[in-house]
Amino acid sequence: MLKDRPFTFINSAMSADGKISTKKRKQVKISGKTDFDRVDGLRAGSDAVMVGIGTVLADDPSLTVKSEERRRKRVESGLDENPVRIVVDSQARTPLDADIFKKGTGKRIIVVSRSAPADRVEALSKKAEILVAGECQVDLVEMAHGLKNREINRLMVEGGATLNWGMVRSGLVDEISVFVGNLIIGGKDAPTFMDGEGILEREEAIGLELKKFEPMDEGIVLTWRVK
Ligand SMILES: NC(=O)C1=CN([C@@H]2O[C@H](COP(=O)(O)OP(=O)(O)OC[C@H]3O[C@@H](n4cnc5c(N)ncnc54)[C@H](O)[C@@H]3O)[C@@H](O)[C@H]2O)C=CC1
Ligand SMILES: Nc1nc(O)c(N)c(N[C@@H]2O[C@H](COP(=O)(O)O)[C@@H](O)[C@H]2O)n1
Repeated sequence: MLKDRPFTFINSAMSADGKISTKKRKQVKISGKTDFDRVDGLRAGSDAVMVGIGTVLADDPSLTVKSEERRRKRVESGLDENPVRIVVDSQARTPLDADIFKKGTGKRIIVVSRSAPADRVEALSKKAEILVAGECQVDLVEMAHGLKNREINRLMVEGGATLNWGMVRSGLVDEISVFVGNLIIGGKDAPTFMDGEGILEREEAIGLELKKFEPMDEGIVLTWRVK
């Protein structure tokens, strides 16, 4: 249930076999042109876009809005060109030269735990706001309250596999959209849409309600409401 936290949705792109990158965690182009544009629209319509540190270290995404027209419209509405860019990073490992710092304008937030090395937190605090939540690992519920207090009302989560799971398992996700592409990646060690601990029994599964299916490029976008 939506309480003192942002409306939160996950968007991802996966292969037909549910993988989101290769077994070496190498980024794979799964979406086609139309889907990348859809994703850009979702970013532009969000207050913040969030990824896990695993995604920053693997892909070094900028998480910027790519369309000049959409950036202009945001500015005309009194917003920054880009949504707030957030990294969930328990031990403050985000590189100081990461693309989220180098590219685009707008606010950044690094979410760390109380056990993050003080020197790393100090260095990152010169580039981003630091939000502290949790002891050894970021407490996602505490984080969500902290984001709501910062007027983040609509949060887009862009992976990766571990953060996606953590967010849904913590009951923090309202909607999921996933582009399923026309390829098979394979490999038991390749990240899937949701990794993390998983469940042992059917009763523990997270229930979904299918809201929309939309053929796109050479694949399909599925949109689910999290029950
Ligand atoms: N195809 C797609 O749409 C996307 C694919 N990816 C792929 O996903 C892979 C990265 O995924 P992962 O390695 O799983 O990393 P991740 O991006 O999910 O980050 C996971 C890390 O976040 C940190 N974290 C802190 N507190 C946490 C909490 N409470 N719950 C969960 N995580 C917490 C931990 O250090 C954890 O290892 C890369 O290979 C990347 O290419 C990433 C984004 C989108
Ligand atoms: N939506 C989507 N489709 C794909 O095919 C992808 N490979 C990804 N990957 C993720 O997109 C992010 C890149 O962002 P920037 O272009 O650098 O702003 C990053 O998180 C990738 O893992 N996404």
